[in-house]
Amino acid sequence: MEKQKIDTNQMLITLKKEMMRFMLTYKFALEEINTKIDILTQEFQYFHDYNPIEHAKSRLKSPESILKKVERKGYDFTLNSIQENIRDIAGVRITCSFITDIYEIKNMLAKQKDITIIECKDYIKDPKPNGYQSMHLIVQIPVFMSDGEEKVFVEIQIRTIAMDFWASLEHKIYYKYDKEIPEQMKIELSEAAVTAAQLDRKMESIHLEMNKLKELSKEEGNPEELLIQNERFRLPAKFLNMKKIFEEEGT
Ligand SMILES: Nc1nc2c(ncn2[C@@H]2O[C@H](COP(=O)(O)OP(=O)(O)OP(=O)(O)O)[C@@H](O)[C@H]2O)c(=O)[nH]1
Ligand SMILES: Nc1ncnc2c1ncn2[C@@H]1O[C@H](COP(=O)(O)OP(=O)(O)OP(=O)(O)O)[C@@H](O)[C@H]1O
Repeated sequence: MEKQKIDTNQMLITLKKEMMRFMLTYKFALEEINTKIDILTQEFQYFHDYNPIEHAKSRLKSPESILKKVERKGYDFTLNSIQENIRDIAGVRITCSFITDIYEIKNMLAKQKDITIIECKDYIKDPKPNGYQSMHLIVQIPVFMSDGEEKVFVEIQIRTIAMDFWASLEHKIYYKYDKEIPEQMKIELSEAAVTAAQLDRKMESIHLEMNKLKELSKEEGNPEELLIQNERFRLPAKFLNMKKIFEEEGT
């Protein structure tokens, strides 16, 4: 009887250690990816006049959420099966200003030697039926533990501020209505997604014009003067230098 109790205790200690090690690998993988994002952000801040990364948020999936997903998807309740099938235990969400930033960030990550892109879902080119847009990457990254190397999956979601705004609200509504959104609200959400996509395209075109203007100003002189003189740049000029335009127009 006493021996059986010791065996059970031993088993529980081993199980606890395995679970700890399992979750720690994801924590470390997340830290590695966060460091990479932080390096890119700082590098852009110091050496470029524009930073494509607005902000990044990471999360470790909770054990409850992992187990719910395993049950929902009908996977085996073993660590091996969870490791292979649940690929978003470590997740990062990167928010940027423009759609082109999303592809640029994806390319910058793909170029890093220790990152392997396992899967790429482009919900910007092909939005979900409800209107959801984002770029989803499942990457694999090596984590070096004292007893060897582990290849760990991390989910990276990259989206614009407008896409993030839409997704956050949709997520709240989804849970508020217990995953059964009323039909009329679904239609409105889908229309809002189209509006958000239009806003993204509009902001992108303004951004492009601004870049062209910057190039022109390098060749032709004072950027502020160019803004005011050139009709093509009237809109960005208004954003950049309202005061001057008001003065010019005598308002
Ligand atoms: N708000 C919102 N978030 C979404 C939606 N679709 C996907 N996501 C987010 O993206 C994650 C993964 O989505 P997908 O890459 O499409 O994966 P999936 O195969 O549909 O779902 P899983 O297998 O459950 O991860 C989800 O866990 C959410 O965080 C959506 O319609 N609305
Ligand atoms: N890759 C990610 N990066 C950052 N946050 C995320 C990521 N994926 C989900 N989240 C957020 O983490 C929180 C907890 O999500 P949780 O892991 O429970 O479910 P989920 O990943 O959204 O859905 P599912 O379990 O169906 O895959 C939610 O607010 C969700 O929006």
